[in-house]
Amino acid sequence: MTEKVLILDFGSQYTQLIARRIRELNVYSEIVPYNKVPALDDTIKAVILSGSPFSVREERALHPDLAPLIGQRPVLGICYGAQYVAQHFGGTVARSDSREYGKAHLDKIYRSEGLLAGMAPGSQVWMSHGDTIKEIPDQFELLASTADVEVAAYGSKPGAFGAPVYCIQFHPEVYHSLEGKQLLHNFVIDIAGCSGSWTPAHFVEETVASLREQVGEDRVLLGLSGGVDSSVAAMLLHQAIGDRLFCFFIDNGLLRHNEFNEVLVSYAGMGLNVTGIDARQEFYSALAGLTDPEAKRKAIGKTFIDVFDREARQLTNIKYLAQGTIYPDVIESVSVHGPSVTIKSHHNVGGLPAKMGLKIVEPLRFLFKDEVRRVGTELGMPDRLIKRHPFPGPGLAIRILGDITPEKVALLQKADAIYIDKLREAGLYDQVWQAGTILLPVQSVGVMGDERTYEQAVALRAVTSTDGMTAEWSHLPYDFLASVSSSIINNVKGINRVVYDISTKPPATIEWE
Ligand SMILES: Nc1ncnc2c1ncn2[C@@H]1O[C@H](COP(=O)(O)OP(=O)(O)OP(=O)(O)O)[C@@H](O)[C@H]1O
Ligand SMILES: O=c1[nH]c(=O)c2[nH+]cn([C@@H]3O[C@H](COP(=O)(O)O)[C@@H](O)[C@H]3O)c2[nH]1
Ligand SMILES: NC(=O)CC[C@H](N)C(=O)O
Ligand SMILES: [Mg+2]
Repeated sequence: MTEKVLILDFGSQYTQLIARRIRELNVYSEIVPYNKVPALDDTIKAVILSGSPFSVREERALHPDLAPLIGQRPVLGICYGAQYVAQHFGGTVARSDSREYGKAHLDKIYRSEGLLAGMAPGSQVWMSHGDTIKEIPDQFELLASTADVEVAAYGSKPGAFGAPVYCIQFHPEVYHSLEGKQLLHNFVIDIAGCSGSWTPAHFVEETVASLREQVGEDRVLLGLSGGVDSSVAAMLLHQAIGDRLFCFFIDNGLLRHNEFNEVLVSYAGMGLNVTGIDARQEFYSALAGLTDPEAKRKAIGKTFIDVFDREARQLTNIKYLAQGTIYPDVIESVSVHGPSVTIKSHHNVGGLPAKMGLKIVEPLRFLFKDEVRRVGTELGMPDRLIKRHPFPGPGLAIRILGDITPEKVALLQKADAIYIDKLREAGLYDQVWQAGTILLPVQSVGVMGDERTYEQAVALRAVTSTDGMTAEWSHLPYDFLASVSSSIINNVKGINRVVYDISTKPPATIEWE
């Protein structure tokens, strides 16, 4: 079994970042809500207490019992975690005179061994707190101070508990803590004794073995979207159970230009058993006349389930439905804050298992997107597939504002293909996180060859992001935009105007619907 570091989540906006940083050290880490700590087994090598929007001084603050953890495994408290440990053992935490947010330096380091090994005085760290630790408990000693915060780091005195407890006021997980990675390495590798052997190859080996065990001799069905997640999930299952994996790729008539054929060919090249299903008319009928974004999404979700269900009934003995669920989806649904409000209802084929009595298998449920991509590379999948921009399940339907017709889809496909091809040619495709073209329900006047035109407008969108939760518009070169614009207007009859979307998320979203 894989060794791991457990992260108790107290609701910090950085909790996921802690997990990612530790995984960068090739050590698997898992986030659990602060009040759902599993019993410690041999795989758990260390425990981290995250930061929190709460103050330990509030009555409604989160106060789990630390007794089962302290001394049993090395513990690292970060910010709220550090304040909570101080309070728990009888130290004092008070409101600080000024909220401290941003850069600071560890001017004094009292022990350059253990947690702070290899870090010289002056090391830049990043702070984000309103409370401060005034007195540390008796069993502990001071490890480092900044100009403003005396207790920047403290730890248990040697031998005070079985395993050591370290606490830091700053955030080692953010990039602005320049030696944060060194500190986490000290904690996870040197202090907790993790081996750092969790690599993509290791993940593949372990996951394939556990899929074999989970699925046994049964058959599995999987919906392929052409996206990274479902494709990597398919490859893992294929390695595990070979021909007992059955894949569907549905042409919903809302894919990009030529996408259905291109993707089918690349799947065949990877040895997958894929059935392509032409359901274009069914989707167009379901969408006919609908203009409301949520109504369109619901109609698409329902049609997906209907098509999937009907096709699946042609197969016998299917026991499992595989899904490309990834870690952020899982964290969201178990988070301390509870599921967040629905801005847009993301579709998936999740309604199926109940309808068909299928069990779920989710080989990627503990990976972040970039980790999924690395696993894909490890599996030998083509770069073109792995580096594809995310593309929403409802496809072009949410990039055509207003009602959907096959003619509008064809128009948008042409403009979009020009944009994406040009991004690739210019070497910009991989620098952008996601790009796409939006067909606007707007007609405007133009002049072409001395003739008046009255045609549609498209918007180009390109964003940089790490997870799609927040995004900035990409600063694509003007010359590049100019060439895309003239190419679209000259080559796509029906479009006489191109605009560029310069909105960030929030307050805008990446898609327009
Ligand atoms: N055209 C399609 N044909 C068959 N299944 C699909 C199709 N589109 C989506 N699905 C299924 O629905 C799931 C959700 O699709 P969606 O595109 O919303 O997911 P995603 O999180 O972007 O993942 P991916 O990287 O696989 O696209 C996919 O993982 C896939 O199993
Ligand atoms: O699988 C999906 N099903 C959906 O219904 C859906 N809606 C938006 N997206 C994608 O999610 C990311 C964030 O998009 P928004 O900023 O528009 O919410 C972007 O990457 C969007 O493309 C979807 N993906
Ligand atoms: N980032 C944090 O964990 C902050 C902890 C606590 N809410 C404070 O303001 O001090
Ligand atoms: Mg997708």
